[in-house]
Parts: sequence; structure tokens; C-alpha cells
Amino acid sequence: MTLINKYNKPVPRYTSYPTVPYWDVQAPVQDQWLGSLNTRLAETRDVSLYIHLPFCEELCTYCGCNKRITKRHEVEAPYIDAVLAEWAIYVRSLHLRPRLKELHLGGGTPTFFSPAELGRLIDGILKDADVADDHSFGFEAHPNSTTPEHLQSLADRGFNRVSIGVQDFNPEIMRLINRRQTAEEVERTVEAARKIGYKSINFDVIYGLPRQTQNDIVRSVVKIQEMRPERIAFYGYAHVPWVSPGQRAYDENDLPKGDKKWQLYATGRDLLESSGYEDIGLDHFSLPEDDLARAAANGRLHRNFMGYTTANTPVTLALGCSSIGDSWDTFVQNEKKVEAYTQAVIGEGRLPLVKGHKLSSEDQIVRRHILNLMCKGYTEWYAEEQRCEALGRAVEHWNDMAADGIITRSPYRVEVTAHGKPFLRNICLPLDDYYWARQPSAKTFSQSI
Ligand SMILES: C=Cc1c2[nH]c(c1C)Cc1[nH]c(c(CCC(=O)O)c1C)Cc1[nH]c(c(C)c1CCC(=O)O)Cc1[nH]c(c(C)c1C=C)C2
Ligand SMILES: C[C@H]1O[C@@H](n2cnc3c(N)ncnc32)[C@H](O)[C@@H]1O
Ligand code: MET
Ligand code: SF4
Repeated sequence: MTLINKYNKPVPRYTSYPTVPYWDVQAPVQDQWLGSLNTRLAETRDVSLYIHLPFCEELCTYCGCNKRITKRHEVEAPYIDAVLAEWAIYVRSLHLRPRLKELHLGGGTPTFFSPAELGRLIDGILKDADVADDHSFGFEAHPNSTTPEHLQSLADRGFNRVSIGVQDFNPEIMRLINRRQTAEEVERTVEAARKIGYKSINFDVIYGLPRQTQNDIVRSVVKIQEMRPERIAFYGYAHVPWVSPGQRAYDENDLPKGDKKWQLYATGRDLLESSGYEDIGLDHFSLPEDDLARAAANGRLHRNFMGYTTANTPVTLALGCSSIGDSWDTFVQNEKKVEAYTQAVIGEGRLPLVKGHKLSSEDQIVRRHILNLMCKGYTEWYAEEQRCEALGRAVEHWNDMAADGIITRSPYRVEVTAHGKPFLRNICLPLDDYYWARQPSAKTFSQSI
């Protein structure tokens, strides 16, 4: 059996540990969550802030994100009011004025909102926060709705990074996934961002889309070589029709699977590397002069719900529907639906928490080891405070992985090999107490490849 077949099974993406399906179902009460935030902020005022902006004009059928489809732009102002009301609850409850190291607008489609509404949102946030000198502020830009005015309005407020949803450059695939977007729109967005002074541009690119071939991947990398974005997120298409029913719109037989999907990945990775991009970890590539590659080289890379980052903040504040906050020992998630979210923050004047998890000390140790593997490519546990029960079980699985050549092992250390990089999620899995205690149903995670 090839390694690809052996390791291609449903595995979490480890944007958190424990992963969301294994959290305590109960949300911590508001005071507990705020208490935990205040404890952490007493150590450092530096925070990452994520704001979820859920609206999109049209449904891209492949999409696995939490979004709301509408063409009614009247939804903009009340939604921004709700986010600012949620922010006001935090501002009232935090003992210290937060200092923003990182700010990310995700979605949905942030550029669904007018530049003026986005400006009002950011002004409302910055009025009650300081900004770190080495801050990193970014947003997700849909090339079909991003205007120079959007880019300028956000740049005026300190934004220096933009992540462009490219996905693919083949018009036929765009049609199949119901995405109205042209290569010219991507080029225009890149040019406008550069002119305004954005210092880091990211492209989101997906392999494994319906009817996608090696030629499509080659075409994407040629375009990437022309435009030279500093970063590439090269995601494997996650097929989860039980969460995203839109994915039923195309024929499952059109999806590249197994070896075919692997070949798309391998072609993309090899071409990106030969074009000067460094493989910095799960799904992410970056030019060597970008902060992300530098942080990876210095062992300073960090990872949170927004993906890889150079901002190593223990606290993530999260505003908007479905957002996830993190105080290192506690996770919370907001209401997913816009109406319930708005009712909680405006109607009832409370935080819209629906789910959460309090991390035990064992959880926190495992979380640290998973972060080490994801961000540094190794982990070790000779010191007492780095040991936990999960390591005992993990070692057995890792011996087998060492035989497969995807890691190297010494008594207190595991290191991911170049061969093992595509299997990072699998290499973390042995540590996952929750997974081994209760194997997930088929409809929980996407396949690792
Ligand atoms: C802008 C959209 C987001 C992407 N990722 C996240 C957001 C908000 C954050 C996120 N991604 C997942 C979770 C669940 C928690 C966890 O597993 O640790 C969160 C909070 C996992 C996930 N992402 C996608 C799916 C289908 C899943 C669940 C199943 C699985 O583990 O595979 C789809 C998806 N969303 C984004 C990407 C890059 C992506 C798939 C590659 C962006
Ligand atoms: C935020 C980014 O998440 C990626 N994205 C959204 N849905 C999926 C999915 N089902 N599979 C893989 N990537 C996805 C897109 O590349 C988008 O730009
Ligand atoms: N909605 C934007 C796009 O598709 C941002 C990425 S998807 C959440 O381009
Ligand atoms: S990919 Fe982006 S634009 Fe498309 S539906 Fe998802 S969030 Fe909306």
C-alpha cells in the first residue's frame, strides 16, 4: 500500500486542540470567559482580533465557510452595529486596554461591505484599542468585489496585508463551482494593492476542485510567477457535503480523488518550490523575504484559527457570527446564524457564546506539542512539564511512522521529515486524546489528502 493510501483518512486540520467536534458542548458562562481573558491579559495586553463578516452575493458551491448569501446590501449597517455592540461588551469588561498585534477580517466576503461601512467598523474598534508597532492587519478580498476604495479605506486604518480568494484560473472550473471571477480581476486587485502599499499579498489556491487537472495547477503557478504574491495558501479541497450542501451541486465523480488528487498537490508544491516559494507548513508557502518564512526559519511561527501567523499572542478575541475566541486555556464559539447573533448582542446585550471548551492541563500540553509539530516541524518532551499520558500512546504510532520515513524519532523527540510534510495532520493525530477515546463518525472531518 502506498503512503498516500495509508494516510488518506478523515483527520482534523488542528486549527485548535481539542478540535471543535470534541469540545464540551456547554459554553462557559460569560463571566468565566471574561475572567479567563482578564487573567491572560494581565500577562500581556497583546491580542489577535478576528472579525467574521458572513455575507456573499453568490454561493460558490465548493465553499466550506460559514456564510450567508444575499444581494440585499441593507444588511450591512445592522451587522456592523451588532459587531460594534459585541466589541463594546468586551471593552466594558476587560480590565486593560487591548493592544492589537493582529487583526483579520474573514468571511464570508468582507468586500461585500462598502468601504465606508468597513471604515466605520475599524474606526469603532480602534477607538478602544492600541495598535502594536509591528502589527499585521489583513482581510480576505474577493477579486470580483474588491475596489481600490476598499483597499485604500483599510490601508488608511493600518491594514498592510490582503488575502485574495483566487482558487483557480480556469474559467471552466470557475463556472462549475459557480464563482464569477476573472484572471483580470485578480490582476487588478494585486496591482491596486501594491500601488497603495500593501506589503504582503496572499493567494488562496485550491487543489482537488471538480474536473481540475495538472494543467490547471500549472496555469495557476504560471500566474503566480507573474504576480509574485508573497504568500500562497494551497488548500486541499475539503469535501464535506453534510456541512456544506452546496457541494452536492456538482457530480462527485468529477472530483479528483486519491492518487489523482495527490498528483495535483505534488505538482503544485514542486512548481511553487522551484519558483522560489518555501513550504512553511500545512498548506502554506511563502517567499523567503516575507515575515512568515523568516518566522518559520527562526522557530517563531505560530498558528491560530486564522492559520499561520508571526503574532504569538495567547489571546484571540473574535467578533461576529461563528467566530472562535481563545484565551489559551479556554475556547468559545459564537452563534452561527446572523439573526441569533444579533438578537444576543443587541437584543439582550450579552456575548453570543454557544459553545466552548475549558482546556485541562493535559489538553494544554498536547496542544503545545501539536503546535510545535505544525509550526517548528518537531517536538520534544524531556522536561517534566512537557510530559503527558498521550505521549505514551503516541510513541507507538510514531514508531510505525518512523518506519515509513515520515518522521525521525529519538527517545524524547519527533521530527517531521521532508517526506512527512504532506502528512502533518496524520503525525499530530497520535497525540489526540479525544480522537482515540471516541473515533469520529465518517461525517466529521475531511480526508487528509
Ligand atoms: C474563512 C473561513 C475559514 C477557514 N478556516 C476557518 C475559517 C473561519 C477556521 C476553521 N476551520 C475549521 C474549523 C473547525 C475547527 C477545527 O477543526 O479545528 C475552524 C474554526 C476546520 C474546517 N475547515 C473547513 C472544513 C470543511 C472544516 C471542518 C472539517 C475538517 O477538519 O476538514 C473548510 C475550510 N475553511 C477554510 C479552509 C482553508 C478550509 C478547508 C481547507 C478557511
Ligand atoms: C478562505 C479560503 O478557504 C478556502 N476554502 C473554502 N472552502 C473550502 C473547501 N471546501 N475546501 C478547501 N478550501 C476551502 C478558500 O480558498 C477560501 O479562499
Ligand atoms: N469570500 C472571499 C472569496 O471567496 C474570501 C475568501 S472565502 C471566505 O474570495
Ligand atoms: S468562497 Fe468566499 S465568496 Fe464564495 S461562498 Fe465562500 S465565502 Fe462566499
